[in-house]
Order: sequence, then C-alpha cells, then structure tokens
Amino acid sequence: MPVTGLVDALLGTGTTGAPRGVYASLIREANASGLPIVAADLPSGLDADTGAVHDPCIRARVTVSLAFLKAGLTQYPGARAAGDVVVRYIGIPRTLPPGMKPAGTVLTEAALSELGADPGRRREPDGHKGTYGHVLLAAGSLPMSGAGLLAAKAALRAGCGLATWALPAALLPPLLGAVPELMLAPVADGGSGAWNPAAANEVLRLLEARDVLAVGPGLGRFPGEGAYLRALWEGAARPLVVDADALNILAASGFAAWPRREAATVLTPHPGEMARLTGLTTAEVQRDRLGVARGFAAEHGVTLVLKGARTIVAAPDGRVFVNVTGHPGMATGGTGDCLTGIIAGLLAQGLDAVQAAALGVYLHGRAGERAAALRANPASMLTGDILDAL
Ligand SMILES: NC(=O)C1=CN([C@@H]2O[C@H](COP(=O)(O)OP(=O)(O)OC[C@H]3O[C@@H](n4cnc5c(N)ncnc54)[C@H](OP(=O)(O)O)[C@@H]3O)[C@@H](O)[C@H]2O)[C@@H](O)CC1
Ligand SMILES: Nc1ncnc2c1ncn2[C@@H]1O[C@H](COP(=O)(O)OP(=O)(O)O)[C@@H](O)[C@H]1O
Repeated sequence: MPVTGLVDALLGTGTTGAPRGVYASLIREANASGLPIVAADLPSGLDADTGAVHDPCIRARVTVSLAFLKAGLTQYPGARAAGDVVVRYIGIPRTLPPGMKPAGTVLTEAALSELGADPGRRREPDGHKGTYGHVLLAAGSLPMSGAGLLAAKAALRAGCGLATWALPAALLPPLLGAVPELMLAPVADGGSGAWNPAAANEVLRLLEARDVLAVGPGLGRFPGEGAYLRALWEGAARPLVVDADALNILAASGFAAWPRREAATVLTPHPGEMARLTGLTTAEVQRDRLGVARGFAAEHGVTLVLKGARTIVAAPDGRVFVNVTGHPGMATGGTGDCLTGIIAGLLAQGLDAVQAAALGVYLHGRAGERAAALRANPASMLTGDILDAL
C-alpha cells in the first residue's frame, strides 16, 4: 500500500536545542519526502515556548496539540512550521496543577467574554454619547498628520462617544472637515507644524474634561520632547496609551528612568520600538516575543501590546494573551496608528487597560480580515479599509 502521509511524534516539549543524530536525519528525510505530515503535540525541532524553529524542524500540514495549545505554535516562525493547529484532549486534566500558569491565553470570543471585554460591544438602549466616554489624542505633525487622523477616526469607530484631536495649529486648515465627527484642538506651534514642550500644558488642560489620553502617532521628534512627554506621563491622571514616536521618546532616556504611573498605562510597540525600549535587537525581541513582553509588563507595571503577526498583550500581573486575528495585508503604513485609536476608544468606554488592549487587538485583526476579503487583492489594502471594516 503506498504511503500517503507521515506522523511526526519524534520530539516533544522537553527537548532543548536543535535535533541531533538520528532525529535530525529523520526530520530531514520526512520534509524531503513531500508527503503531508501530521505532528503530534508540536513539530519536532520547534521550541514549544518561543516558536523558534531549529534546523532541522518538521514542516507539518497539521499539528494536533495535546490538551493545551503550546505557546510556540502561536508565534512565528513556529506557527508556519505547525500548519493548521488543532487542540485535542487525551485524558490529561484540563486544569493546570496548582502553581503552574499557562504560557498565554489565545484571544477567542469566549476568552474575551471571560475577561469582561464583550466582543459584541453591546450598547445600552438608553445610552448617549456621554455614556461612552471622550478620547483625547495628542498626535500628528507636519509630515505625518495622517497618523493622527487615522488614530482619531479609529477611536470613534471603536465606539467612544466623543473624540478630540490636539494637534499643532499649522495642521488645522487642511484638516478642517476631514472627519466631521471629530473635534480639533489646535495647540500653539509658532506656525511650525511641530510639537513643543509648552504644548503639554494645553494637552493636560484639555484632558481635565476627557477620559483617556493617547499620545504618539505621527508625533515626530522635536527639541524638548523629553520634557513634553514627561509632563504628560506624570501629569495625566487618566489612562494613557503610548505609541510610535512617544515610545521612542520614552526609550531615548532609558525606560527605567520613567516613574511608575498611578493610572493605567498601555504601551503599543512594534518589534522595532520594543527593541528600543528594552535595549535588545529586533531579532532578539522576535525570538522570544512572549517572554520579552511578559517580563517587560511585569517589571514596569504597564500593559504591553507587542505588535506584529500574532500580537501579544501582557498584563502587569503576569497574564499573557495571544491574538490570532489579523491578516498579512495589514502590513501597511498607519495600521498601528489605527490600533492606538481603537484601544483609546475602548478605554474611554470604561474597559480596563488589559480588557481594552485585548479587545482592541482582536477587533483590529478582525477588521483587517474583513478589509482583506473585500479587496480584489489584499496587498492593496489601506488602513482606511480597516477603519471602514470596524
Ligand atoms: N500616514 C502617516 O502619517 C504615517 C505615519 N507613521 C508614523 O511614522 C513614525 C515612525 O514610525 P515607523 O513605525 O514607521 O518607524 P520606526 O519606528 O523606525 O519602525 C520601523 C522599523 O521597525 C521594525 N519593525 C516594525 N515592525 C516590525 C515587525 N512586525 N517585525 C520586525 N520588525 C519590525 C523594522 O525594523 P527593521 O526590520 O527594518 O530593522 C522597521 O523598519 C511614527 O510616528 C508613526 O506614527 C507611520 O505609522 C506610517 C503612516
Ligand atoms: N502579517 C501580519 N499579520 C497580522 N497583523 C499584522 C501583520 N503585519 C502587521 N500587522 C499589524 O499591523 C499593525 C502595524 O503596526 P505598526 O508597525 O505600528 O504600523 P504603523 O506605524 O505604520 O502604524 C500592528 O497592529 C500589527 O500587529
């Protein structure tokens, strides 16, 4: 009878380092056979914790993860080596022994509901715009006003009642009416279209009558940027979302030098920004995304959103969530700015930092999937398509 497929059950979660000897030969032979491979628990050669792929590593068509989803199957490049992943129970108790914590929770609708973040975003029948909070965004600068616009529009699409965008005054004229639902608060910029440290006082004054502050998209770098951000970081008694250039400003003076904030703080770095925050290289961040995110959030008492395919949300208390929604078409300018607005919009509605970050990355990814499906080719997707799909 001809052989039509292979089952890989060579190596499991307990192995360390690259497969050696006869294991390495068998893995190479299996891959070279061209036959579809079903991996039991995880492909041999894959690091179960990080998703790192050793040489050699089984390239599976399907992986049947036993009892629990192994973290390494959710992260690239491991996710690619695993193929389609299913979890099957084989009699192992579904509850972890005391003292053992899951490496991460996949953000399904059920997991979000359990977290208290309603993926249906139901509205109260008697709700009004005041019920759903007011976002203040400090973002944009002359070459990057689009980043601010995308973030502000995303906050509204996330369902906050009102959104105000504080922006350098020179940006105002061309933006008037761009998003009529949005309020614009020009701050003095001496006609430069850039931010300056004194503008922080104006942002803080605006924040008194608003529920959450998001800072960073398209902010640019400018003289006195450290003093500007420090004033917001220390002065904002409301939840704060920090993204893009504001993360680079945090990193510039060493993140350890920034005091802990009392109010909730969500940082949303992509791997390049995470590298700047931690002093690691981008490759080092990517090699152990779960570990790096978990360690940083716990050490600094922030909610950390480490973006990229399979975004991770790490809570200050050690919990880690993995988002599996999204589409490669989202690899286009402005999609991160859009996520910042979504998370801020959810915070304004009263979700806590972890709920807002978890639901935010989930909805952002779902919208990306829908936007991709609507285009003739997902490579043509723009961030505006994601906003329209929210
Ligand atoms: N329309 C507008 O106004 C727009 C304005 N924008 C604004 O531009 C400002 C600068 O922000 P930015 O993110 O473009 O620059 P930057 O921080 O140097 O990061 C780039 C480097 O990071 C890395 N990297 C990123 N992702 C990675 C991944 N998944 N996996 C691995 N690596 C990854 C990667 O590094 P590499 O691999 O090349 O070493 C990449 O080259 C900011 O204010 C933003 O809001 C943009 O939003 C666009 C639309
Ligand atoms: N291949 C992918 N699969 C899923 N999501 C992706 C993919 N590539 C990018 N994204 C998402 O798109 C967003 C990109 O954010 P970022 O790099 O900050 O972009 P920008 O700075 O242009 O706004 C992140 O939320 C990221 O998770």
